[in-house]
Amino acid sequence: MEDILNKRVAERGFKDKLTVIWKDALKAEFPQFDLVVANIPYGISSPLVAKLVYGTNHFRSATLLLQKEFARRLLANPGDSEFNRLAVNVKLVADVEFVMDVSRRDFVPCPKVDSSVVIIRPKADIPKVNLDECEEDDDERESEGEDFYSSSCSELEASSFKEKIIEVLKSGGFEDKRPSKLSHELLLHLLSCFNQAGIIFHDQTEQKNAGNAAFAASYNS
Ligand SMILES: C[S@@+](CC[C@H](N)C(=O)[O-])C[C@H]1O[C@@H](n2cnc3c(N)ncnc32)[C@H](O)[C@@H]1O
Repeated sequence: MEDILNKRVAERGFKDKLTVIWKDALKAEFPQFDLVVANIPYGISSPLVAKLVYGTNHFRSATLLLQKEFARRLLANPGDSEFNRLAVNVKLVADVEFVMDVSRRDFVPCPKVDSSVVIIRPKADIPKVNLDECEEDDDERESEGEDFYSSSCSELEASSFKEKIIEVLKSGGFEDKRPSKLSHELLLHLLSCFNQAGIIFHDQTEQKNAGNAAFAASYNS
């Protein structure tokens, strides 16, 4: 791949303009960049998109070929069956535009899944929230959540935290609302209600590693 790329660029007289960085895209520190055009491995879609949109680079756009189902989740709106935390977190800081579907039959050899091209453009105005509270990999949290919750707090602490959560939901008028149907504005309002009640959704991993008593969120009573 690298050889072919170098050859093509050299043939067109742009050899001096290309630098190939041969590193794990999830671990490498990206240099300053303006545009991303990538056919990424679908297995790292979630952490890579999170790295792009929550990273420090102020890029213009990322045109990505993604697994079709993943692209649908990024494009989903409140109330859609695909709408989930990933869509909320990405759309909070970026606009996602659908470009086209690409059939699995367009590849040789034919993969098991269909694909879609989307363009992700970071928003100029980011809501004034602590973004650490939004940035978290879906799969990581889903797989860790249960163990973490049960291993790091007593039943009494868990029950008092649950009561606090219910109190915040009731006072904000969110008791009967389903998260998957909430707009960004309402989700941000809910986040600010939690924050005002002293519930901050961050540092989960650090607290876990430090062995502190903590919940899915930290709560200062
Ligand atoms: C879907 S293929 C695309 C290949 C090529 N860009 C193209 O369009 O034909 C994804 C490529 O990413 C590479 N890859 C897998 N995991 C990676 C990672 N963590 N960081 C960077 N590249 C990775 C794979 O080896 C594979 O070559």
